[in-house]
Amino acid sequence: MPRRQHDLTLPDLAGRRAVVTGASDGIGLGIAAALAGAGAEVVMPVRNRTKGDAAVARIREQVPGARLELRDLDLSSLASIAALGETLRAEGTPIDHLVNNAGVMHPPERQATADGVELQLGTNHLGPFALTAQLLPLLRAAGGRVTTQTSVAARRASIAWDDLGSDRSYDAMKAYGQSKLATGLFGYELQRRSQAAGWGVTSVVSHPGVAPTGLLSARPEMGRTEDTREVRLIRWLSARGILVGTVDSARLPALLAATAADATGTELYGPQGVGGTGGRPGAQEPWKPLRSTDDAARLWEVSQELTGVSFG
Ligand SMILES: NC(=O)c1ccc[n+]([C@@H]2O[C@H](COP(=O)([O-])OP(=O)(O)OC[C@H]3O[C@@H](n4cnc5c(N)ncnc54)[C@H](O)[C@@H]3O)[C@@H](O)[C@H]2O)c1
Repeated sequence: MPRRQHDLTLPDLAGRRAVVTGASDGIGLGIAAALAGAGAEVVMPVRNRTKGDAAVARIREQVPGARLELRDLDLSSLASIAALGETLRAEGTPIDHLVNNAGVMHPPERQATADGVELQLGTNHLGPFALTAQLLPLLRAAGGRVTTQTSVAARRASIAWDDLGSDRSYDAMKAYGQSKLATGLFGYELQRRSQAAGWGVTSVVSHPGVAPTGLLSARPEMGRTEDTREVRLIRWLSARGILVGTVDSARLPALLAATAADATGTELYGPQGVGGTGGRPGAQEPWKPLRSTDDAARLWEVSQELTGVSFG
């Protein structure tokens, strides 16, 4: 049976400025291309300029004349995040959309960020947390929207308050689930704090379902010499239109979250098929672990301590 194609018509984004992390690959590349196609100027902060240049060329093939800007960013380094924040604040252009999309998954052995934090917690949660704080004045100036990508892995995850950084014991899957739960909790807490303080910024949470990106592929820097069994299975299912999405469809929930006029910041955008792993994008009630306001408030304080940033 041919796969059912899902698509989205975005509003006209001419005159808007968007920042999309992880835009050199996978889902983020698709998000950046779609926002540029709708007329937005897209800032693409990347770790690797060669990959960034290739991504820009790919987007310009689809969107001739796309307004794209490469910047340097390593989300596993607070110094790199601060440097990007300082540069963009000095330039002063308001930011309408920040899409916190970049992420890493399952280094088989525990790895740490430049700041000594477990890599997945650091890159997937503390990095976007610090980046959002750095860009808050520009987001406030635009009345902008922050979209943060969580994962189906957050659905059954919990926060290990007594071993947040997996210092005592490391389980790659648990640490990933925790990091994606943390970033989702951050997205909802940001919405509550913005509303309470009158920042005028909307924070919306999305998840892409499951799609065969490079997240689980061979990556020497992640200690993986070959594609994992999971990514081979996801590729197989995706090619046959079974259960999971495609790299193309997986970008749609974040795009909907970033642009829907009726988004309130309390819902979870994701694919609405069986198990939430594929299907048409839409909004639903957040999974239970994402609804804990106690965990979200506690994590906010811990994240401020660990990153040294303040939302002012
Ligand atoms: N693919 C899936 O099935 C799936 C499922 C659930 C959630 N997600 C989430 O979707 C998001 C996008 O992932 P993807 O599937 O496109 O994976 P991907 O590996 O194709 O892309 C991840 C991107 O993040 C960037 N990145 C990683 N570490 C970084 C760092 N330290 N600094 C800056 N950029 C960094 C990478 O360079 C890459 O561009 C991630 O947050 C991931 O957790 C993906």
